[in-house]
Amino acid sequence: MIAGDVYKMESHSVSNIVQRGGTILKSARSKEFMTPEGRKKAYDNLQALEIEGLIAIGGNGTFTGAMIFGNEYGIPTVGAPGTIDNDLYGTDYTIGFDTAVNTALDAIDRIRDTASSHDRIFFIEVMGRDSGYIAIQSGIAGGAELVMVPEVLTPISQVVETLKQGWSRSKSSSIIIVAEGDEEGSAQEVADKIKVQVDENADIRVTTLGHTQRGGTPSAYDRILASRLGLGALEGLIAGQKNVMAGIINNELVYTPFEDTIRLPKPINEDLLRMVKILSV
Ligand SMILES: Nc1ncnc2c1ncn2[C@@H]1O[C@H](COP(=O)(O)OP(=O)(O)O)[C@@H](O)[C@H]1O
Ligand SMILES: O=P(O)(O)OC[C@H]1O[C@](O)(COP(=O)(O)O)[C@@H](O)[C@@H]1O
Repeated sequence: MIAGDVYKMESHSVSNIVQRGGTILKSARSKEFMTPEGRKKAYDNLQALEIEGLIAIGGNGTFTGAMIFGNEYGIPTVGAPGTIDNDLYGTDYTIGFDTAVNTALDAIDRIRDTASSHDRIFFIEVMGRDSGYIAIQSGIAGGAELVMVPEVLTPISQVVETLKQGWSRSKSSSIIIVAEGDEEGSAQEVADKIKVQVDENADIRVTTLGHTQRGGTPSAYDRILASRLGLGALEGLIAGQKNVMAGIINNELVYTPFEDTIRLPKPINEDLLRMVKILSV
């Protein structure tokens, strides 16, 4: 919008992309949109092109920007939740999350082969800037011994305790999932803190999955979710919705005001963390 890099799209413009990751639109984070001058440029371009409505795809930041822009210039915007972090109030799942979880899971499964063959402890860092959703889901599905998430403090003493309990039951390998935003630090930092507290013969390794989780062929679930939410956002806009995000809750399409999606937390299900502990015994 700021660069005026706009072209008309028809149905065929999206043919043969359903199986691709990333974005053909090349829309991305923009520092300039955070300034009134940047948003003015965007508005002027939209005016010149007679564009009367917007669909914003992204997370909390995107919807904050969209809300500010809507308040300043009155252009109606409907959001579609696109973030691998799944940390948006107003939808059970966000576009990209399921693919990211499955990518992380595939990596965890592969790492498990080394962990169990060579009796090692692996700390695996998954993405989640402020959110433990990828960690908890990939951790449960990957049979992790412990999952560390930003929403709930897991003290280092608890990690040590979990490892020691495993050894007392003759468990020779362990997998601990650390969400990027965990309070105890990165997986490397957590591993460094653990090393000095456990048996010096413990063979500890760290893997950071990084941007592997942020691309690749989308899962069937994500393709269907993106199709439903894209259509939901478009039909909402045409029907006169504005400053809301299309989401799916209990399999129903719902619209939630941007204000709520931004302000309200989407708490992690702590019962799932409890389940990890039970299942890892
Ligand atoms: N306070 C704000 N005012 C205007 N634009 C914003 C604001 N916060 C975020 N944005 C816009 O949204 C973009 C995406 O925000 P970011 O937090 O990085 O990602 P996400 O949408 O995934 O949460 C930013 O690069 C910026 O262009
Ligand atoms: O690619 P960058 O800018 O390093 O961002 C990585 C960050 O983006 C996230 O993957 C979320 O990104 P999206 O909201 O765009 O899916 C975080 O989990 C991670 O911290």
